[in-house]
Amino acid sequence: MAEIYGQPVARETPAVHKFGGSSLKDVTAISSVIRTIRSHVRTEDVVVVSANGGVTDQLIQVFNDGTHRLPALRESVQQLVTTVLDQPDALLVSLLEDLELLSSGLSQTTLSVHDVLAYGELWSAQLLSARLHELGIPNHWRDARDILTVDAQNNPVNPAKAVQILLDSKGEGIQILTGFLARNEAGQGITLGRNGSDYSATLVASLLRSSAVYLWTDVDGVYTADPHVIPEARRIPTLTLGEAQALSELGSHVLHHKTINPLLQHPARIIINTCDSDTLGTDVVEQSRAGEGQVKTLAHKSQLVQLTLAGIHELRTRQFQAELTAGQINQYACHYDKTRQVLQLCVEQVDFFRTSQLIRQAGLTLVQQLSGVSLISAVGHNIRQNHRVISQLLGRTARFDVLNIHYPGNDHTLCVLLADEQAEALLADLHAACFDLAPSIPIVVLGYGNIGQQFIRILKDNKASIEQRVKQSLSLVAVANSRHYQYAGECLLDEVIVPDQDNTSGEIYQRLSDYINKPLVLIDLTASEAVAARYPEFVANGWHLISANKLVAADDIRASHLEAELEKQHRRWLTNTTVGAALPIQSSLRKLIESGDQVQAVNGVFSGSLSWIFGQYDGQRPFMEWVRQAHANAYTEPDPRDDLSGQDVYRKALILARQLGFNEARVVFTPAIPDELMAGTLEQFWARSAAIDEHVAGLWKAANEQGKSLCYLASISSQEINVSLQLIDQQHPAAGLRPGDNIFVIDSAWYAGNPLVIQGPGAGREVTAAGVLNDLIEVLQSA
Ligand SMILES: Nc1ncnc2c1ncn2[C@@H]1O[C@H](COP(=O)(O)OP(=O)(O)O)[C@@H](O)[C@H]1O
Ligand SMILES: N[C@@H](CC(=O)OP(=O)(O)O)C(=O)O
Repeated sequence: MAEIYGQPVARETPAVHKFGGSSLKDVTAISSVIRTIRSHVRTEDVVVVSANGGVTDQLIQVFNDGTHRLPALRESVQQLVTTVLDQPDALLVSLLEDLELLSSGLSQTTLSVHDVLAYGELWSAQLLSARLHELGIPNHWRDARDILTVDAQNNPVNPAKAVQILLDSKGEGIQILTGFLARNEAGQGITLGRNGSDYSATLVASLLRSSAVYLWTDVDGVYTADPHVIPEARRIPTLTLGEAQALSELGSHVLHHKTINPLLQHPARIIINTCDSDTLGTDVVEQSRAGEGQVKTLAHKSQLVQLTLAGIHELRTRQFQAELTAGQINQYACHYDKTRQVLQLCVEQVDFFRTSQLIRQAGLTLVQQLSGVSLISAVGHNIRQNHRVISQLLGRTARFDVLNIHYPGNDHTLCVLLADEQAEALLADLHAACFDLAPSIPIVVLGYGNIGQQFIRILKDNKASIEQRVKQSLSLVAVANSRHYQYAGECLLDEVIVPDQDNTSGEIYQRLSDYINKPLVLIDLTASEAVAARYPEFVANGWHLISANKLVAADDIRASHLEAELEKQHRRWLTNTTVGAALPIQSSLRKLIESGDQVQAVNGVFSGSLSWIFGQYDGQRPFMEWVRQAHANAYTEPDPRDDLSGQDVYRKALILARQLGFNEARVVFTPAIPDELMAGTLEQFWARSAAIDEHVAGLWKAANEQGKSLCYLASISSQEINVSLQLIDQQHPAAGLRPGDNIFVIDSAWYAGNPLVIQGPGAGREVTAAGVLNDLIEVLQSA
């Protein structure tokens, strides 16, 4: 059993779910919250609630303007209670008592602003709790001021006690906790700053060492900008903790100012979503390589006041900022100029009055105040290290009257300060520059094995940079293997990919019938004849093809028919990974031919597995032990005879010969191991190991006596395609090859006597997937 502050907890710790004011604003929203609680919240979890939408604002008006504002507040809360509850009477009675207390407390000025605002969360928690009871869902609500005490920096005081209280109530159903509320060290009730319930949620999560915090709100995730301001904004599937923290520090509503801080020590996933969503929302993860150096989102904060304080020492600066934090006053774009002893910072207009009081109390000199200021910020992992992105962003600001460019102390943010009136125009302009990409033509991946999964991982991890490169947003609509498929009209790269729809009768093709006569890129990462047989149909549908599957590319008749149809349809067929994985063989040959060179011959080692086996074999350890090792390490096909037969090399040789127009060449093809030694079942083949060892040892001995070594070579010229095991001397370019590598030696008119050599790993899922990506980029750029 794990422990937190000496308290035993189950290994799977409670999750925290926070429902914001917007999710609790009316009866419809509350019904969605209840559905979400039923589907996502476990009994041991904690639910943190904000005040029902709009109630905190009304309470602020009551506090500022006086009790004549109370009837309107009573009216709206009563109406909510009566529409939500089947039996509202008990709650209505206690609501009226609270309003009485509020009224008399305000008249006698015995209530602080915190005491007044607290009613919002207290009513909201009681309302949700009562409704859940009506529906038979065990729960109990609690006032967070009885649990959470924080210091002036909002850090928890006596966390062990808080945990004890939280864990002691386990077993009494779901705990519903008022967000936004806590107590200070003097025991007074306080509120945690506007929108502070996000912070309550992460604070509780860090105390309970939760592994997940769900922030349920009115948007299904963090978008590339506030979607209510920029309608074109798109949801971002993942943010790193660093990006989320940078965003929250900018005062974005979607992640409150202090939200991330508690999780820096005890990281937990944060999932931002809306109730009843059919997307996965945004997942804040500790780390991710996705989109490194690219702008992920733009934050926008308006109605700020920029303050300039002069003659202030560095230490005094820190004290003053701590005083602002203790007063729940958020600060933005803070900059201290040591040499001039000037502090510049922005606060929200609503906090200006209290800030100027603190400035006066501290005896500081305010030399300038500028109101109506907006802060527009670009956020993305390490964008500040990407000079191209930074200069692009700065370039876009040239048309605007920028007050300041601000570089916060993290590498993930760049901020621009300018007048409120210009802010939305700059935001829209930056958004267009960073994210306005038309969707690519739909992409379909057939084959979800080793290479398919790796290919999709690369697409996911590098989505932002690929999109910037092709100037389109990637639109992967379907993934399938022979048994299952997954399809989405939207891009699957933003979702978890789990093909689970039945595809045993090729249902995916039915699904894709909507795309007939529309452009689409179909990527065949199978080795399947069933897929190859459909190539003519794919092309007739007007689709581009990318094949790692060699079956059609190596068959001159099928390939020629296909090419004729491709030409008619103006579609592309790229097969670069059928030979040498990501090594640029076919593209180099194409470029040589296109630029007028005459390629006379291509020789070399075209098989990674045979290169590895013959490269390791030294005449000492039996040959079949190397075969077994290669097989165990997945360097060979599941049946190693598919490699040893030389079929794979032969197909690659045919593909290159076709490309070079060597159609009349005679063919000499000898398997690496004679057919008779490989006949029968796989077991019979393994059982014949001794005979195979003896055969290869004999060849090796003969080679060794001549100072040569064994190498399974392919040579292609206009006269002959030769694929066979050969003896090569030490001068041969393949002699020093690293086991596993491929080598392609290209003789041409321009490279006569000093051939062009392309060498490197020619197999493996990483390089093959990277090669497929190259093909995809080429198709997308030309489509
Ligand atoms: N980048 C962004 N992505 C999504 N929403 C954003 C973004 N920036 C600002 N917002 C705003 O945040 C709002 C959600 O925050 P808020 O209203 O405080 O919700 P809650 O009441 O649930 O706490 C959204 O309605 C949206 O207008
Ligand atoms: N009710 C408080 C606290 C809060 O977090 O609200 P919300 O989750 O609706 O942003 C406010 O309005 O400031």
